[in-house]
Amino acid sequence: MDTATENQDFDRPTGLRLPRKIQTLPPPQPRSNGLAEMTDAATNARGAMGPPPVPTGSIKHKPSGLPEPEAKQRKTLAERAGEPATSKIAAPPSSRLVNGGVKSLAANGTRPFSGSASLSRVPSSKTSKHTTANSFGNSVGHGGRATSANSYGARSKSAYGHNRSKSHHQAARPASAFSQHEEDGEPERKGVQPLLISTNPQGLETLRVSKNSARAQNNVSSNRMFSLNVPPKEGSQLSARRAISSPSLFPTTPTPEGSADFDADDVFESFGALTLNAPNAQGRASQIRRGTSSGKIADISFKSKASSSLIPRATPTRQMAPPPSPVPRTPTRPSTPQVFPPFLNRFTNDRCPAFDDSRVASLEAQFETFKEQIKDDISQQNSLKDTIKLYESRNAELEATCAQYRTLMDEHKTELKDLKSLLSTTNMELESVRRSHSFEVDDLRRKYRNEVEDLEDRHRKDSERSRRDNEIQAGKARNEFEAQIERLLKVHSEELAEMEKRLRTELEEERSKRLRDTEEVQAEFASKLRNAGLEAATKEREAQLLQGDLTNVKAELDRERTLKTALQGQLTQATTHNLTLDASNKAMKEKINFLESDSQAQSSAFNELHRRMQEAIEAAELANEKLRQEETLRRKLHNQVQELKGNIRVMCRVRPTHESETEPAKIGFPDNDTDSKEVAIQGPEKTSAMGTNITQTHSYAFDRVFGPSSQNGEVFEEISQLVQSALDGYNVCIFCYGQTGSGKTFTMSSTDGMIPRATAQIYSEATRLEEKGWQYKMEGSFVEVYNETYNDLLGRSEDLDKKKVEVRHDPVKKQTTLENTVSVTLDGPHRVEEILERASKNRSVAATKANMRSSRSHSVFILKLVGENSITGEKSEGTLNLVDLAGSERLEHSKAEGARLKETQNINKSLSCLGDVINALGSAKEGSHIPYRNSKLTYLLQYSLGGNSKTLMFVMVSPLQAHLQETITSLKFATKVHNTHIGTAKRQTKA
Ligand SMILES: Nc1ncnc2c1ncn2[C@@H]1O[C@H](COP(=O)(O)OP(=O)(O)OP(=O)(O)O)[C@@H](O)[C@H]1O
Repeated sequence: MDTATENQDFDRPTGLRLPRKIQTLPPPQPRSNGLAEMTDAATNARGAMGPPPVPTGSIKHKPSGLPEPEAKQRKTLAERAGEPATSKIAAPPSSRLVNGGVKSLAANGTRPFSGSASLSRVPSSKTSKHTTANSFGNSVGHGGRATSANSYGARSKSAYGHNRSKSHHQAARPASAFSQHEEDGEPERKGVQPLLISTNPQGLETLRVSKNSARAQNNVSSNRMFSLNVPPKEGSQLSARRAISSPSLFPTTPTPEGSADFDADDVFESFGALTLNAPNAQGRASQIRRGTSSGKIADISFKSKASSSLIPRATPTRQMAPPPSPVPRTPTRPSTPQVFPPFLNRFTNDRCPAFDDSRVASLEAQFETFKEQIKDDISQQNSLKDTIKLYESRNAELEATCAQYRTLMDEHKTELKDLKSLLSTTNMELESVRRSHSFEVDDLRRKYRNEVEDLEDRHRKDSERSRRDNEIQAGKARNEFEAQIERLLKVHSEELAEMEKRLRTELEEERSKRLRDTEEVQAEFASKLRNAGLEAATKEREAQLLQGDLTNVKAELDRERTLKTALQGQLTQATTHNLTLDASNKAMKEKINFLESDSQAQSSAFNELHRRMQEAIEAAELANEKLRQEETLRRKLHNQVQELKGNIRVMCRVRPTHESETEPAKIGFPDNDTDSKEVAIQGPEKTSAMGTNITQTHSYAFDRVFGPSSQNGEVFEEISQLVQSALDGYNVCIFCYGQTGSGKTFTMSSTDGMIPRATAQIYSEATRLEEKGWQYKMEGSFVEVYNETYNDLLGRSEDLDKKKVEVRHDPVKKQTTLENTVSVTLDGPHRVEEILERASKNRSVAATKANMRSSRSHSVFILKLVGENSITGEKSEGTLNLVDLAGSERLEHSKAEGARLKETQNINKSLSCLGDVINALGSAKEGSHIPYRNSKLTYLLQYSLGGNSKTLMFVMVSPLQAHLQETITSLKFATKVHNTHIGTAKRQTKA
């Protein structure tokens, strides 16, 4: 097959100027459509699979005008890499390039080029120089390469469509090169003769084939060399088909090296149908090994693979070309036309590459898969089409239905229009009917109104007539009635005048009678006042006498106290002495023990010491006895003092006004600067007999008067001696008397009141007396007298009005005992707080009109003090009664009713009984009757009032003007008590 036949399958662009030789060939046949499609399909398939495995490369021609220094440098590098300066793969003389003659190639693995392959022509006389070009054909020249590129660059560009003149191209090319091509019978191609050997972008190796060696075979004298960059691995199995790639990978213009008398066609001449055969290369092994890393000789051959693929491939005839004859190549070219691989297409000068069968196979397989997929897709498409058809038919049906509905809707619209017009007509008719009706109604109304007016006129006239008749009749009756009333009034006024006259007379009589009475009372009062004055003077004298006595007693007491102190000092001394003696006794005993054994003197000394000790003990006993006597004496004297003070004492306390209380009474304290004993109260305004307003100031004297600023501590100081008397074995009774709200409970039971303070004092005194041999047992009980019944305030609150408390008296022992009551042993002062708390809970408190917090019962705190002196054998039994009396206000004032009235009556009764008892005690002779039994309170306190006891009454005074009358009453009562002289108290002792 000649060249023209080879190229007939490929189109060329019209107007493209072909190389000289090709122009002579018959024009190429247009490519059939089927083939074009197939080619495209194959290209696409390859594109889809990614870059082909065949490495890409480019042939680079060393420019001849390389500067000398660079050429030298390259030479040095090549030598270092183990290459001869002119590395050649020389074909053996027997090897023929022409007609598929075997040409051995040795892979050179010393210089991998990344991403490119180059085919260089190195002048044998010069050092090899590599020029790199990228795979897209942009030539990157080094140094002087640019100068020589002028000759071949024009070719390169024309390969990509630039119109370059042949003359320019030819002018750039050395004439020898053209002549050589012509000699070889190669078809001359226009533009660049790109010669590309595809390589793997990575790890390239340079295969160099000496043009000279190839030429030598054909007796062509040439010192040029091809340089092929291929991957090391691929290089070892290099085959010719790898050295040719697709057109897109033919970007580099082959640049001539050396004399530039060589072009790409020369390479094709040498390699195009080249089959490298290992056996044939054996003879040149030594030469090849020099330029390769592996030393293997690649078998470069074009192999055809029968395939159903439509991808163009090398023509079998060419691939199956007979091996070249071993006849050495003569310098003259053979007459037989040389077989070249066909061009890839008409746009390129690239030869059709030999195809990789395995790749083709894989492509085929993929193609098959692809076909299968397409088949599947087609079947799917068909089914989808069916579905679409189905939907289309359904759509048509729906559209038909829609059209039906539209028609129906149009009909309905028409009907609706008709109905609307009918409705408007009916409405108009209705409106006209309504109007005619309203006219009729108006007529009827007018008619009715006229009738009503007529009727009203008629009625008015009738009523006018009847009213006039009535008025005439009423006038007559009224006149009669008035006359009758006048008569009656006359009679009544007469009666009234008579009655007034009579009453006036009576009133006059009454007034004169009252005046007489008043005068009498005033006279009596004046005489009483005189008597009282006299009495007061007597009392004062008595008091002065008593004061003198008291001073004497006090002096005596002071003396006794001094004596007592001295005795106590002696006692202490004696005790110390005693202790010293004890110590010395011990020492002596030891000494005796020591001395007893052998010394009579020691014995006598011991006796002496013993005697002295006995004496000391006796002295101590004496001192103790004296102390006890002193204590007894103290008690006696203390009692005498109390007796001198009076067995019944009265003290007055005026409470302060609260912030809410605005109208205070006029209360004065004349002797406030000394021991306050007097209180003066301005009485209410009175009209005298002469008709003038007078106010009297009432003065009251008591054992002690406490003003509003006084504190509970101050008050207690005055009564502490009485508490001591209770501890000494006397019955003591302390009352708080006064109207509701005057401060009784505050004085008696508040946290620092008399009860807690008395208990605390008793407890501490009892503790103190313990060292003098006294042991005290203290028992407290708290009872209430309410409505003349006893209640236990320390019992359970639910038993308050149910449990009957009995009071028993022992007339022999003069002792009172309570039954069914809880008594608490006072083993510490803290216990009294519990007692008070429990009692206040249980105590009946109810509101009255006089005071919302009025206490309506008498509460009695009874503290029994039983003492025993273990040394003297003395025993004492005293009782301290602390009594918070119920409010003393008068019945009229409290405005009590019902149950409250009964309570108040009972309270008043018991208080008046108390007054009676005190009065009887003061006035009666010994043994006469004392009305204790008249009330529950006096019965309970029987042995605490009277001769055997000491009594203290606090009269509590409210500072308010509103309570003035009550205050005066209370003070009068207290004065009465204060004036009572009760017989000498007797101590309850048991010898
Ligand atoms: N000396 C005082 N100092 C301060 N406040 C006092 C004094 N005396 C009484 N009060 C207060 O006056 C008010 C009435 O006192 P209290 O309840 O003691 O009167 P009362 O005579 O005991 O009344 P009742 O008979 O109703 O028990 C209380 O709020 C009390 O705190």
